[in-house]
Amino acid sequence: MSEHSPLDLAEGDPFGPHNLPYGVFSTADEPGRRRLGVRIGGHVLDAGAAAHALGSPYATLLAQPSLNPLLAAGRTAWRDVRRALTAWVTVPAHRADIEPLLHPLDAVTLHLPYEVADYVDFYASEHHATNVGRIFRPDGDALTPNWKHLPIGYHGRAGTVVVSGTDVVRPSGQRKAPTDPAPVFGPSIKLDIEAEVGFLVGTPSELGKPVPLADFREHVFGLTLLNDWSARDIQAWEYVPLGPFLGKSFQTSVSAWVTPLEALDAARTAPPARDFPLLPYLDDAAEEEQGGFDLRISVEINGEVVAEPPFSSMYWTAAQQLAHMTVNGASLRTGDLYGSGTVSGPEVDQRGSLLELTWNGRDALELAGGKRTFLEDGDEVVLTAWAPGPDGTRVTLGEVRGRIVPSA
Ligand SMILES: O=C(O)/C=C/C(=O)CC(=O)CC(=O)O
Ligand SMILES: [Ca+2]
Ligand SMILES: [Mg+2]
Repeated sequence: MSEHSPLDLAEGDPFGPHNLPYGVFSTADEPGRRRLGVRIGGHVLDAGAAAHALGSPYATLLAQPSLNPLLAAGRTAWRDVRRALTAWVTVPAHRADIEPLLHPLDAVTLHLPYEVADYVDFYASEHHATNVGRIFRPDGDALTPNWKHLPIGYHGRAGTVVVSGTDVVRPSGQRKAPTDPAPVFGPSIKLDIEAEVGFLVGTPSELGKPVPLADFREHVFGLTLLNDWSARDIQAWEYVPLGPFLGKSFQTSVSAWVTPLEALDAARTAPPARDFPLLPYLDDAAEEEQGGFDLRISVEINGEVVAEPPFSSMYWTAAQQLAHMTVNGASLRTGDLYGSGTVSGPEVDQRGSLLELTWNGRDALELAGGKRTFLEDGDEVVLTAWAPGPDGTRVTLGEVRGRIVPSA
């Protein structure tokens, strides 16, 4: 009998067989060979090699340098592959085949696991939208008249979505405070975070055919933590009247791990009660009963927790966002990624951006490393999250990490 196996996990390991997020890794001896992996405990299983060793019909789908072929394969394949993976890491008879294909996490490099097609970002937290409205538009109503009738969003820049661990170069741009006589150019002095959850589309849809609410699980493969880095000074000057542009397009960081929707069945929850009736394409009883996710996010700056935003407080659900995004006939592509919008809860320490936590720089945070209003060069931000899993377990999402480096 072998001594301690990496498959013998501690009771309650949040990366147990109930979780099994997907990623793409390479090893030091073959840095150019990217492989699909599945996280189990503190290890990554080489999914393609495991499928090959066990004669799985999914060997070709899994022996890939990216998650995209599996994303495109559709929901039946997603379910079958997950079942197979669960068996491979739990059935004792497979251990001899599987154990040599496990790589310790600290011995691999993780890559962006999918090719991002289109990137959209929503604005679904009532608390965030209310706070931002008060800060940016103090003379108007905090929420715009459309806010509770449709999930507001904008198209972002797919090519600048990067994997966790990638440094963030402080962006430069135009800014003009209301009191400045003219705009100035330079490195942003209000660099911020936005704690979000990203939803990853697998199955494409046809141009001209809206995706109904009930088809969410046919199209969305899984979710991932996302940090929508935002330069508030650039944003405040440029956004009228077309919305976010260069203040947000310089970089968006996502976790190296994609958690399949099936791992989060026990975390489904009802979104907040509706203040207005929804139009039929956004209204569905099942959605109102369990369209949300009970994900508890944590935001750390330089190792200190500065906020714990609750995803369960989001007004719009991911299925409503998908239905809205396609109701005009716009089609989905494999690899489309959409952000939930900044997650902020009702309490001050539940706000998912420094803009809100410091009220646009008015109230500095007192951190161990000194006061902070916005991010300074060298600061490192880490988003983590967990959700209730089956039978009292926890499902932890892969972290998203980024360090600010000086302007180029
Ligand atoms: O209200 C505005 O003018 C701007 C809002 C944002 O910065 C938010 C955004 O990116 C969407 C979100 O993350 O909720
Ligand atoms: Ca955002
Ligand atoms: Mg961004």
